[in-house]
Amino acid sequence: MDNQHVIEVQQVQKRFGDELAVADVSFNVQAGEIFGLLGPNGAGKTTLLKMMTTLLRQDSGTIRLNGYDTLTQARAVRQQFGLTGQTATIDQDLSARENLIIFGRLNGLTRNAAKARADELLRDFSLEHSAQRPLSTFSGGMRRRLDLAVSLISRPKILFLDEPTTGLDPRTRSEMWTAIRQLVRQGSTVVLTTQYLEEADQLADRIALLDHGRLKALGPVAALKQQVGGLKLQLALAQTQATQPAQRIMTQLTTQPVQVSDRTVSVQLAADDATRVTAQILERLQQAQIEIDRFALEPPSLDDVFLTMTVGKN
Ligand SMILES: Nc1ncnc2c1ncn2[C@@H]1O[C@H](COP(=O)(O)OP(=O)(O)OP(=O)(O)O)[C@@H](O)[C@H]1O
Repeated sequence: MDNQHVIEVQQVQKRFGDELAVADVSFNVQAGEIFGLLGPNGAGKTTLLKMMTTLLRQDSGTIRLNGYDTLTQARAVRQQFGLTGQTATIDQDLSARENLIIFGRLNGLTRNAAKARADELLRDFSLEHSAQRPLSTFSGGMRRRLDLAVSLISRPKILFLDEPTTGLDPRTRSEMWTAIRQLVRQGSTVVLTTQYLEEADQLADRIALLDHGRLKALGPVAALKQQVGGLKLQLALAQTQATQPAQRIMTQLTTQPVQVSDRTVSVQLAADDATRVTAQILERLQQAQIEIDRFALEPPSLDDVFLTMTVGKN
């Protein structure tokens, strides 16, 4: 095994009846990175995650975690990772601390070691003030932080996070991001599935983009954006009634479709031509006395990557 690769996925395939859920997927995850698994609904993310965590067996191909094979060394593989998902299997009537202690005991810690680990985790996840409250009184965000804490009891080096922030409000989501970044600073490697492109953009060092079971793109977020290429010109107009004449002018000067949303008119421009075309557009809009409130010329977003590279289920 290459020491830098804590996870190796090689030509993995999984079929359900006639449906190829994961088709010939290969990638490596490096030590200490946050790796994002992205794709539209039904792309194969969960299936892949289940195979990586020994919950499902692939039809062909190999997956190794820290060098251990998921098919032939499943027990050893299970000792390498923690897994947290959208649904927790924790006792509602017990306190956060009691829950953590129970999970510590289940993970083979002595009573004292389990208590010490519980207190440590409660502190790390800013839950010490709620430690004695029953879980039934916890907010969604507190539950999610506790789930994450539970998955870290045995100090796994690899952590799988399956949609860790689904359903959380923006503030709690950003608290989770901070907690995840902290884990990586402490030496964990994180594999993350998410529906939120912004989350992947914020957190992931590299991304695997799946669609219909196939790997459509793999690499650092910035490189994928570059692959889509071009720059997006966005103009927020002062008046709504100006959007149609602005759209007409922009359509005459560009090759890509001009999009209108509310008072904003936008169009994708070729990178090497963007400045010249933007200057032309601004000049023509000024001649037509169309007033502009705000203006931006930006590289593609991860949304643009996602929409360009995937089709989704239809
Ligand atoms: N146990 C199963 N039996 C039959 N088909 C399945 C099974 N599990 C998944 N599939 C199919 O495999 C494909 C991939 O599903 P998977 O759940 O891995 O996608 P996903 O990317 O996780 O989607 P989502 O974002 O909706 O969770 C889908 O077409 C799904 O219907």
